[in-house]
Amino acid sequence: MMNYLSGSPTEPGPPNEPGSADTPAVHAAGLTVIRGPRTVLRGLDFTVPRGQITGLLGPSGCGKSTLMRSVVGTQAKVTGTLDVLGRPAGHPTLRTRIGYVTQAPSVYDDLTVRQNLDYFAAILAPGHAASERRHSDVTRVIEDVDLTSHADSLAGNLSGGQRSRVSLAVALLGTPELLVLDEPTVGLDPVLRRDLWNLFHDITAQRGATLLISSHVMDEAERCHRLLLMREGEILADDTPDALRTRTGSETVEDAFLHLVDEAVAAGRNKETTR
Ligand SMILES: Nc1ncnc2c1ncn2[C@@H]1O[C@H](COP(=O)(O)OP(=O)(O)OP(=O)(O)O)[C@@H](O)[C@H]1O
Repeated sequence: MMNYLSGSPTEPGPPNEPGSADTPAVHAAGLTVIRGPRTVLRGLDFTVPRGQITGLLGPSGCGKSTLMRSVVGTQAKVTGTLDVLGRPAGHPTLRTRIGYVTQAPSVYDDLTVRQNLDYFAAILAPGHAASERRHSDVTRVIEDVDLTSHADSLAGNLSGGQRSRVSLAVALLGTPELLVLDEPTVGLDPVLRRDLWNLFHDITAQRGATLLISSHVMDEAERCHRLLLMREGEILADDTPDALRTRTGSETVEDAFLHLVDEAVAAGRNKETTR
């Protein structure tokens, strides 16, 4: 069903393009973001390694989407250091190297699935010469997200989960080096969730792409190579699921997260009482 094998392996960047395999996909130091009256991200330091799946987990409102928007360069009032694929976040050359899927599916409801993808493929690779490649890319990504049987349905007639998968297919079109996916499995049934996670692993294993995936469902943490656990605009842990469980003596990542929250709350209380 889902098949990412047909995507070409990631090639090293052009000679003058920084950020080949030796730099991390994302490097942040003192990353701070203000939204309205609130400091939403508070001086974060973290690294997202290349060629792996990093899960960004934490409760609703902790700042996951804001962090992702900062990485893809769409967030205002960002201070500190934030380098993505060896360039400052938001650099124009990153546009074709990053795929971003927001929580709100960005598809045209009055076009079919295939027409949506044809449209975005034409923006990425315009011109008659690229038409054959566009056609095979569109067919591949529709298959990747398991929408072949709905390829000729209007996007407006699809379910929420199906529309999300059209958005994901759009992001897969350009075979990006970094894929930033904001809660891609929300509202999907268990079978589709499993299939999508298998697809994510195929993308990293076969193309060496880096995935940064947010979720507030802790069981998805177990499927990631690394985790950034967030709470109230801060990073509680940046580690592998195994190391987190071992360090906290927990059976599951969810228990590890709760342990770290308790620790953070206790540390905050101690700070208050020693003032
Ligand atoms: N446009 C905005 N103006 C002011 N504050 C905002 C704005 N958008 C979000 N926030 C605040 O920033 C904080 C982080 O929001 P963000 O969307 O990054 O969280 P999240 O972890 O992605 O949440 P969810 O899992 O619910 O999507 C929240 O407290 C939210 O209220």
